[in-house]
This record gives sequence, C-alpha cells and structure tokens, in this order.
Amino acid sequence: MTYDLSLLGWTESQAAELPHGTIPARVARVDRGAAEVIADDGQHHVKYGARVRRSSAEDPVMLPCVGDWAALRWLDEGRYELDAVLPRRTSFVRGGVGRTSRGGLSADGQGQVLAANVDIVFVAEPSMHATDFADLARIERLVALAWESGATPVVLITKSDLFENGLEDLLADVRVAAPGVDVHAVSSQSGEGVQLLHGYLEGSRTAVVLGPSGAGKSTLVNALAGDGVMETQLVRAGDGRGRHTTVHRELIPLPGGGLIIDTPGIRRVGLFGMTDGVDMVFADIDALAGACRFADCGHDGEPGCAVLAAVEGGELPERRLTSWRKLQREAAWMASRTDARLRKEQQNKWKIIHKEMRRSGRNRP
Ligand SMILES: Nc1nc2c(ncn2[C@@H]2O[C@H](COP(=O)(O)OP(=O)(O)OP(=O)(O)O)[C@@H](O)[C@H]2O)c(=O)[nH]1
Ligand SMILES: [Zn+2]
Repeated sequence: MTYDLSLLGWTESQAAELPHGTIPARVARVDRGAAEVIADDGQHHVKYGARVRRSSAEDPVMLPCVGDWAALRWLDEGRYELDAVLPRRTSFVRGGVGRTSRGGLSADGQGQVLAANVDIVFVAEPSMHATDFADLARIERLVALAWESGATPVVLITKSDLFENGLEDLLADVRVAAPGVDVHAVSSQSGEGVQLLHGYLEGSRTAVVLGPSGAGKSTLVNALAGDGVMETQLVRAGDGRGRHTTVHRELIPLPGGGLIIDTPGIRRVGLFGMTDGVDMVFADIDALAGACRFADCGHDGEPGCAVLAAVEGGELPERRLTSWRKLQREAAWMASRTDARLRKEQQNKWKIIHKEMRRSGRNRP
C-alpha cells in the first residue's frame, strides 16, 4: 500500500531537514520506545535509533510524539528505525502533567510533548452544560494554551441545538473573551457549523479538539471523520482494497482532507510556561495596561490604573480582569516551579563537580 504524504501534511520544504539516506514518515501513535508511523510505502512499527534514545534520555521533550515528522533509516537487517525527529512547527508541552501528581509537575518536573505540528486548535465549549452556560474562563484558558503551542485557536460553542434564544448574545460574550479568534456555533446533532470546520483543515492541516468532558468532542470528531472511509483517501496506488489495520491511530485523516489528533493526554493538557499565551488572550488588558501610571501596575488599586478605570467605565468586563488575575497567578506559580527545578539542577551539578574535585584531591599522591 502506498500513501500520498502530502495528504498527511508533508511539504517539500521539509525535505531539506531530512538527514542523508532517510525517508519521511508521520508519527500516528507512540508506545514505549517505538512508534507507529506512516511513510509513503505504508505503515510501520519502528524502534528508536541511538540518536533519538540519547537525546530523549537527556530531555524527554525530544521523545517522538504523535504528529511528529520523523526520519526513517533502513537497516541492513531489513527494517526501518526512527533515526531523527524533524524540527517541530508547533508543540503542546505539558509539565510532566499530573495535576494529580505532586501538585502539577511530575516527579522529574520535565516537560513532555503531547502532540506536535498541530495547526488548528478547536476549543470546544458547550453552549449549555447541565444547567450552566458556556464557561468563558475555561475558554480563555484553553485559547491561551493553544496560542502557547504555536497553533491557531478557533472557538466552537458546541451543542448549539440546545440553545433556543440568546445564542447570538452568548457568541458576542465569547468573542470578547477571545479577541482575534474565530468563534462558531456548532451542533453535531443538527449539523450546524460542522461543514465549515473542514475549511480550517484545507491543505492537509492538522487539528486537535480541546474542551471539558461532555463538550461533544468525540461526537464532533466522528461527524468530521465520517464512517471510516479515511483510510481509502490516503491510498494512492496498490490494490485499492487495502487491508484493514487494527492499530488504533491517534492521528486521524479526515475524508474531507486534513487530520485530527485525538489522544487521552491532549485531553488533559495543563498549564505550562503559559505567560506568552496569557498575554495574547488578554491583549485588551495588555493594551490598557500601557496607559497605567506604573509600568509594573498590578491593576489592583494602584493610583492611575487604566485597567481599573476601564472596568469602572464599563469598557472592560470585570469578569475578564478576575480571569486574567487567576491565569497570571497560575502562570507565575508554574514559572516559579520551573525556576525551582532549574536551581535544583544547578545545585546537583555543583554537587557532582565538588565530589569529583574532592575525589581527585584524595587520589592525588
Ligand atoms: N444536543 C446535543 N448533544 C450532543 C451534541 N454533541 C454531543 N452531544 C452529546 O453530549 C454527550 C457528550 O458527548 P461526547 O462527544 O462524548 O463528549 P466529549 O467531549 O468527547 O466527552 P469526553 O469523552 O468525556 O471528553 C453525548 O451524550 C453526546 O450524545 C450536540 O451537538 N447536541
Ligand atoms: Zn493598572
């Protein structure tokens, strides 16, 4: 079976990044020490070569992840190995996750890439959730995360069929919460807005869908993916019938073109190094802050604060300032954790150096 790599998002401009003697393949799924990849000659299960093992032992961020473009090298023993990960255009990094584990960071505190080369982040927020309406603060947080990854966010107010009146008002509020971001109402049930999403994936772009449990993410992905015809889309030649593979892919080609990455990890992304993203989501507050009397104004009662003035004047919803404060605190907290880790690493390095100095001192004749 042969595949047309351009349908997986490959562009010839990336060819220059391939090490000599390797072929490109996209990572559809990873398992410990090995990956499922799709190359133009088919799907392969490949182990990591020495170069990848070495660099990822130093920094887990270098581990292959779903969405990566990899360079495959053919070995004499008759199989490919994953020789290198090509530079990523965008990446979702989590700080070793686990809001559950050790208060936000994993034991080693190092980052892990959850998905790479994502172009579009659909932020799904239900128009109605149980008895509640869309949660603007959650949208802000996920939009910040999307910007931080390098991808372009698009906000989807899902289950729009549940909303009878006032959907336009809700969308207007959401547009204020996500300045510069496209906002659409969609319903997998009625089909409203679903076709429109294909437009974002033109040119074989890659998307993820983020959002709370129950937002309708899986239903939407299914609506976009149709009924399993995607496999045939990639077939360029061969017998055309193809064999069905049982491997569950986390990189899903859509029949209308484009791809969706859907993994358990990407559904639980946390905040990690999010300061730039927060600034972009709160571009309005950032702009107002330029007029505050003090350059480091915390917009917390300082004299001459333009942000508080805008809240009082009704130009800036107070909720937005509260949301900004919360995300600032979280981002600062994450940053301080990262700093603490760096300090600890430095200390450990010095400990080793001192130990070696002592040892060499002792061995001196
Ligand atoms: N009314 C309505 N219900 C929907 C729509 N889309 C999904 N649902 C329902 O909402 C529920 C949750 O949908 P899922 O697609 O499983 O939500 P999810 O975001 O994938 O949830 P997790 O898998 O928990 O992350 C299901 O009962 C769906 O049938 C919609 O457009 N309109
Ligand atoms: Zn201020």
